[in-house]
Amino acid sequence: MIQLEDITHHYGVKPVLRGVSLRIERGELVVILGPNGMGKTTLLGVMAGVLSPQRGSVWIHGLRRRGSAAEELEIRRNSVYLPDQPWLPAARTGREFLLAVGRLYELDDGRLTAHIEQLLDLFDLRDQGNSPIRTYSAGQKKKIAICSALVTEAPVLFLDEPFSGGLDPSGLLTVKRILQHHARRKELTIVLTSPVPELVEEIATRIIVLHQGQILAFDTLDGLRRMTGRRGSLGDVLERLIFPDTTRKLDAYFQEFRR
Ligand SMILES: Nc1ncnc2c1ncn2[C@@H]1O[C@H](COP(=O)(O)OP(=O)(O)OP(=O)(O)O)[C@@H](O)[C@H]1O
Repeated sequence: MIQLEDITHHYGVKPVLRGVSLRIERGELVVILGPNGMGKTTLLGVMAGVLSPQRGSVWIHGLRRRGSAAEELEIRRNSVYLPDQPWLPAARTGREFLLAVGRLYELDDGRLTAHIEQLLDLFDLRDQGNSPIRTYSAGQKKKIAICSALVTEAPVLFLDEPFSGGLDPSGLLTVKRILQHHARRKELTIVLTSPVPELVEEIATRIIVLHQGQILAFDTLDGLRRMTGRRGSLGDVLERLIFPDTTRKLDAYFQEFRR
């Protein structure tokens, strides 16, 4: 279980999260949605322990983030954080990188090597696997980064925009299916961010909608439909919740610049 209590985070004097409390159960796949700049990455970073909030506390499976050195180490052993654009070792090959990450998580070498081959195959990186990462395309870099999170077998995943960064349709589908598989079997607890509802509505067990530093809603898609009175896609529901002005602004634009 992941629990946030009264989290407030500022950059300088600018408040980004204001008194956020929430609870994510084991085995959930929760998506943080919201417009650009609303604090999705910040909220994920606080959960993942890469940002220290000015107020409040974060608990992961009963351990308090930064509660003590031992608690923090235990949390780190059992979770992985993948930033949107992670640092990658440019001079190392994909295989070397995945092996190094897996060893950090103290996985058995035989199991690790077999898993690496499966992941490289799934993401069409088998041929590329022995080349230095600096030779990879943007989409291939995104894929190897996602493989590096999956190879850890950590029970808690924090993924910032795993569907961005030029993934091709096969890559998008692979990431979706892998995450969905884990969510269905309730093996992993996954929290991810995305600005694009269409990509995540199929896989999210619950959705956090952030707006102006606070949680506007945290529910299943059906729950959000009930809340807004809309029956359509997550995109329709979100339009009602956080983009009510978009249609009006578009109408005004077309009215003004009609040809
Ligand atoms: N290091 C920083 N210093 C100052 N302000 C920051 C910093 N990082 C983020 N911000 C500000 O905090 C707010 C929230 O940023 P954040 O990256 O969490 O939003 P987001 O919802 O993930 O956005 P996007 O969808 O564009 O990735 C933004 O207004 C941003 O300008």
